[in-house]
Amino acid sequence: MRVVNSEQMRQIEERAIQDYGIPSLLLMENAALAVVREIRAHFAGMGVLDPKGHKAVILVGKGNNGGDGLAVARHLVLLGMGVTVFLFSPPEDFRGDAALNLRLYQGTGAKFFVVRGDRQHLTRLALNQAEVIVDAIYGTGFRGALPTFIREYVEQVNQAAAWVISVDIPSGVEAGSGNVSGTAVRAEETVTFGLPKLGHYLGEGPDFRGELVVDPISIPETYFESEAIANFVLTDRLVSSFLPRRLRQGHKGQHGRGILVAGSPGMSGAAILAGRAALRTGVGLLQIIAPRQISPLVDEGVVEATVWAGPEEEYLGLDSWTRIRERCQGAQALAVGPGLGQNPEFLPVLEKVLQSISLPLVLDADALNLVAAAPDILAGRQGHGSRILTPHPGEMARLCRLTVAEVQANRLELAISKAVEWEATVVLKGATTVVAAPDGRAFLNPSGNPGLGAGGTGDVLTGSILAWLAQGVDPVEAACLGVYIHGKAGDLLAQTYGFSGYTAGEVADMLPRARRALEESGRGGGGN
Ligand SMILES: NC(=O)C1=CN([C@@H]2O[C@H](COP(=O)(O)OP(=O)(O)OC[C@H]3O[C@@H](n4cnc5c(N)ncnc54)[C@H](O)[C@@H]3O)[C@@H](O)[C@H]2O)[C@@H](O)CC1
Ligand SMILES: [K+]
Repeated sequence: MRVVNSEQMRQIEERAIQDYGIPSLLLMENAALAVVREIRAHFAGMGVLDPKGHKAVILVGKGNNGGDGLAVARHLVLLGMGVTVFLFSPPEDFRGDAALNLRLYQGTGAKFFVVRGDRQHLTRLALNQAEVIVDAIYGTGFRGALPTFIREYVEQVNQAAAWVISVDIPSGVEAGSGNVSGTAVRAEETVTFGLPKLGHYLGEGPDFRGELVVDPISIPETYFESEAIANFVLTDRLVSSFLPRRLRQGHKGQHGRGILVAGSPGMSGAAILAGRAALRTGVGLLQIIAPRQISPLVDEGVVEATVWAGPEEEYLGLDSWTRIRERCQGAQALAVGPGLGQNPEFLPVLEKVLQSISLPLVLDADALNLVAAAPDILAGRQGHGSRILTPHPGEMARLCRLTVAEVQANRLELAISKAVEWEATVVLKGATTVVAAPDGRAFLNPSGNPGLGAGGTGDVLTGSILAWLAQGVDPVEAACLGVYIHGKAGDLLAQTYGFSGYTAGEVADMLPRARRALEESGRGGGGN
């Protein structure tokens, strides 16, 4: 599914209004009805089929987000609920569809209160009595920080016991970036319209939005398919379309041969985890090249793989080039980096790999740290295969000569610009991993949880991407498959363990189940 900023969403709405001829007031009504449906579903989930008499507070700003809120308020009044509306601007400031919805709301005979800084005790009482709070203060038109008196109010909302539902985006979250200055409404659920916004996935947005529901508000799907929108969010439907088909009579030679160059003393585990993940992702044959000292350990740790002891004792260096080149003959993909250590003598080998091996290549961990010392080697273009770089923010910072804070403040744009510059797929890891393609597209990954923030999970990801490449998947799609299924495996583990305490090895072992769930969801047409 595509994901947009405020301006892109506004253009889609404008086209729907102009070309399709749907009146903006109808879009607002549909938006409100989607929110009402979710509120009813929430009550139904608690066994309340008729919400009559139950209490709701609606927080209304003067823009169109507030207009949506007023339409919600009207419908809740018509359902017989006890509705209290707070306006954050005086009624005369409302314009257009929002002003019309204010009149329609007033037409029900229900009342509103204008919030001012000095009457907080009244609003606090209502907030404490509410079962549902509808947040329609700001939507996609919001930038910067909440005004002080609204911020104080929002802090009370966040302390109230009520179930909070945000209209389009939690007030205080910027739709284009997910930035939150100070605070924002913390919602249990957000109903967004048309397409999801970047701020639902980036920055602090995911911490505030709760569950995200996307409603098309009756805009036809073709309006969402604009080629000009190059950012996507990974969904079951999209990612399952990237899965390679397996022939019933397929044999190991047809399921790809992957080469993994990894490990050093004290870090044999990185090679083992990446190897295990490659096997759990279905690679037909796996060969691991590791330094001599640890190769018996790796051999034992990944019994299904063939392990080739590198010529060097502890850290792979210059002499390993011949072995790598040899092994790459007849292989379909190569991954270099997990637990490799940073022997400067390996840098010329990396350079040769980049210049003269034409297999799809994953560079991770210490391979990236070595490249960071000489980023120019990424520029050499002759005869290379497609490349995937999988930096975490620290590695990205070193590669780009930035601070980690600078990387984190600008994850999406940075990943895209570097993917274009390096002509490589960049997988910038973190909460909401970004997969950026050399053609400028980007894919945001919503799967996964904080439990994945533990040693070894990056090695698992590298092994998994290697295996998808070896099975012939296009590099950008291989990166998306790797990232999405890796996150899903973490989510399956979180069902048992919560958000900590499961290990990278368990993530690797959970990969097939996560993939199978994806296949089933893809077949059922579920997800979107
Ligand atoms: N355009 C359309 O056709 C539709 C829009 N819809 C709703 O309209 C919303 C967008 O409406 P608007 O563009 O009116 O924007 P908002 O309703 O988000 O409000 C923007 C208002 O807040 C002000 N503002 C922005 N940042 C501020 C800050 N830091 N401090 C104080 N004031 C600030 C702006 O100057 C503007 O007056 C969407 O989020 C959605 O809820 C829906 O009704 C569906 C249809
Ligand atoms: K909102």
